[in-house]
Amino acid sequence: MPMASLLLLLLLVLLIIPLSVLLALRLLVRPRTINIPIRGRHVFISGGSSGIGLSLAHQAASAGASRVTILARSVAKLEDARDSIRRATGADISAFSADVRDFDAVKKAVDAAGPVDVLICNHGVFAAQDFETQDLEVAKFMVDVNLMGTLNLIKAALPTMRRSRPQRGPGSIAIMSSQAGQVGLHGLAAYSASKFGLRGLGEALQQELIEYGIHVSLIFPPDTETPGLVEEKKRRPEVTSILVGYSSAMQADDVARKTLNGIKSGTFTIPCNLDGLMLAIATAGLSPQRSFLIAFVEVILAGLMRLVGLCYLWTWYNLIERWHAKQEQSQLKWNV
Ligand SMILES: NC(=O)C1=CN([C@@H]2O[C@H](COP(=O)(O)OP(=O)(O)OC[C@H]3O[C@@H](n4cnc5c(N)ncnc54)[C@H](OP(=O)(O)O)[C@@H]3O)[C@@H](O)[C@H]2O)C=CC1
Ligand SMILES: CCCCCCCCCCCCCCCC(=O)[C@@H](N)CO
Repeated sequence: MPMASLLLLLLLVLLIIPLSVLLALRLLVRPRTINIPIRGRHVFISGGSSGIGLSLAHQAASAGASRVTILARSVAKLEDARDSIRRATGADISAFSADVRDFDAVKKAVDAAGPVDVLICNHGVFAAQDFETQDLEVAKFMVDVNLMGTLNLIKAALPTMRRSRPQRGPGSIAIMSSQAGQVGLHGLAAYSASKFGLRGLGEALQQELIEYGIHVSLIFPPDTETPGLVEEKKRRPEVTSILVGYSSAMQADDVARKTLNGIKSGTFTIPCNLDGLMLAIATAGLSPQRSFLIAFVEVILAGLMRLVGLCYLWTWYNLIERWHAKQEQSQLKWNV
């Protein structure tokens, strides 16, 4: 066969295979794409008095949400947040003080706030320390707030969210995870446990709620400049900061923007930076993917991302080995 025909055949094969995969994915991806507006909707944000949650409340108000409700424990922080949002956007928001670990208090606040269209379970606490040293009460606190608190909030809001559909249009339950909810790192054991659980919750909930027009999103930020991070960094082990530093840190406003854009398109996995996109492809698993184009990228890059992940692990375990050796050396010097 002449070279020209061989090249043509090769070109056809190289074109036909990807195109046929693309077409198959166009038909295959479930659930289908959806548009969830923020304008004219009731957006309920837990942890909305600080950091990422406060940015979310500002942006939801600026986007024309008919109601923005924030929930947190500290009344003073809630009042400051409400004033800052009113000054910036003119929007009057509702604020409720409740601890997400207390289902009855959360239920009372959610019922008082009225039917929710977009629920953003953003609250969270984090303390980095190697698990053996970490006080078990601190570990339990993170699981109680980050995981159980999210179950409480969704349990409280879900009945009214479901009953008020479809007349109120598509609903969204967005859960603030972390890149530490996609990969476990030295010093983040209990925190990762509290965030990994949110993925199983989200995947199962999406299957249970799709028929009611309620769409689930999980957001996976890297280190984000917030008051919570300032506090965490005061005591975070050096090795944890080095590992976490492999994903570029972000501003709260940028994470909030990524979050709201992902919610509006019903995206299940919302990565926040390029490292997060690679992490999302490497950990895609059986999470829903509504975009056939992103599904195509996931299919094509799955193997490569696993290789990149193995390179990260090679680097991290060498780093951890060197870090322990350095610790032992400085301990020896100290003892001498
Ligand atoms: N900052 C970061 O580096 C990253 C953060 N995340 C996640 O983003 C979310 C927000 O974090 P960030 O903005 O940094 O945190 P902040 O500490 O700045 O804000 C946390 C918010 O949650 C509220 N909150 C904490 N505990 C409870 C509780 N028991 N009941 C009700 N509300 C509570 C706080 O209010 P109050 O204390 O008054 O209750 C506050 O409004 C968390 O889920 C966190 O895990 C994910 C990746 C990176
Ligand atoms: C396959 C390729 C992978 C590429 C990227 C891998 C980078 C992973 C870094 C993980 C960073 C974890 C940030 C946690 C932030 C957080 O939640 C804390 N502030 C709370 O302690």
